[in-house]
Amino acid sequence: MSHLIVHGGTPLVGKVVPSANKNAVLPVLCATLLTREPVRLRRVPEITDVKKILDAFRAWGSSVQVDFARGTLEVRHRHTLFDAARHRLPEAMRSSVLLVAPLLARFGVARIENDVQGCTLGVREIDPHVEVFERFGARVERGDDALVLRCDAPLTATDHWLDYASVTTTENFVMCAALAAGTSTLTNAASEPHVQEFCRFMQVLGARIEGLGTSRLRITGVDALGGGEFTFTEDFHEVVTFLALGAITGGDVRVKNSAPEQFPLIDRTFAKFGVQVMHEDGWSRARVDGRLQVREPFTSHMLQKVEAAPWPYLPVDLLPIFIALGVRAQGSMMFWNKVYDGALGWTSELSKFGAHAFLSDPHRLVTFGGKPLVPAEVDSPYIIRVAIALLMVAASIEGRSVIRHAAPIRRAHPRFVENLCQLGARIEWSATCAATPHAHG
Ligand SMILES: CC(=O)N[C@H]1[C@@H](OP(=O)(O)OP(=O)(O)OC[C@H]2O[C@@H](n3ccc(=O)[nH]c3=O)[C@H](O)[C@@H]2O)O[C@H](CO)[C@@H](O)[C@@H]1O
Ligand SMILES: C=C(OP(=O)(O)O)C(=O)O
Repeated sequence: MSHLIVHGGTPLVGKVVPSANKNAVLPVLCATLLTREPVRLRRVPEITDVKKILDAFRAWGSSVQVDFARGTLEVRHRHTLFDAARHRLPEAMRSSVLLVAPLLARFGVARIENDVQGCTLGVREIDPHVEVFERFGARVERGDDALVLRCDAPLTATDHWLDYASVTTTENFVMCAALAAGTSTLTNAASEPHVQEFCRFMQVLGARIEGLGTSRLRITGVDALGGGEFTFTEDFHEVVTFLALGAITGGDVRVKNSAPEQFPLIDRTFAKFGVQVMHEDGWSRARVDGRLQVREPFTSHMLQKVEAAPWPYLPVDLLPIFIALGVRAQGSMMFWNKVYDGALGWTSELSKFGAHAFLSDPHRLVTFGGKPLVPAEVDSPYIIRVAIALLMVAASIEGRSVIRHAAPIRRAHPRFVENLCQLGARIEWSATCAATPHAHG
């Protein structure tokens, strides 16, 4: 069931409670390996990346009790054993690399599998990770199917300045430093909302972290981390996605959002397309006056633009969502992905809908929006938010479209299609692209 059949043209209306952020949940899951005490997590999403990590835990002898219907997980790594010659880490997901720090800290050995790429966005380096592990005392061996890292002595504190504010490298640094003897500092640390949420979880376990949310983190190692309980907050990616789906279909969607303080730049980005976002009483809502329209800049001879880069810029993972709005909004918009060199190639698929988008270089795309669009069959790359962006465009067009290979959505968004159907969408998963007699409605 990897294709999405979309009968578009229905305005989405209603309320939706987003799930937790995959990019917060996965580092938290990996960090549970740092303690032998029980950890209880709430609002754990039923997504494929989570299931892969839990399968690995079970294979290593950890106790895992998960109830996805209630969103609860109790995990305990008391009798866990990891053998680098026998055990593999999950593949085709980036967060696999987040298992390395806790495995090194606990067992003195870990692997980085050859395929830890995750979404196919271009180069996704492992060198910054390896540098961090080496700084903490690990040595690296190249194998055929993986790098093997070993540490003969306990990790020792270090100071490090990253080449760039890498999300998962920052999380690996924090996990290494949490139990390393002494005080470690990381400069040019990432500060995305999910990095902050992860650091708050580490504090619940007893980690001593200062500078949370800034680009310099100071971590003082402790002898042992304890157990604890933690409840995940709403995923800002889902908040933005549901608001944008409401706007692009001409509907009215309200989305639960406990952290509107993270949204000023996101709100201003929506406003560039003529979408007003309001936050009230823990809920967010998007309103379009008239039609989607690119707001003209005051600077002459300049295209209106959306720039995405490490936080506190607009997150790159949101760019496809705004590109979908750009295709629909009257006027021209330049999208600038300052992080990835291979994240925009998929935009040629947009022409199948009749959309006009011009890829000026690997980092910049211009949409000439507001053209009449037709339903189409399109192929999604292995990029979660691109499958969603293609679905957004399809949902805004009257008629039957197919998004082939949309399964990556399941890596991050539980009950995604069910949520959309509750808002009035007519969308269903299908194993084939053939016409179905009855679309889910
Ligand atoms: C599991 C997880 O949390 N995944 C997220 C994490 O991946 P991840 O932690 O892999 O992303 P990084 O922050 O390391 O950046 C990804 C790649 O972008 C390039 N790069 C990045 C920044 C920069 O200033 N210069 C540069 O060259 C590098 O090739 C790097 O490998 O952060 C990415 C960037 O927000 C998100 O897309 C991913 O969803
Ligand atoms: C790129 C993403 O995930 P990953 O880093 O796991 O591939 C994403 O969540 O949009």
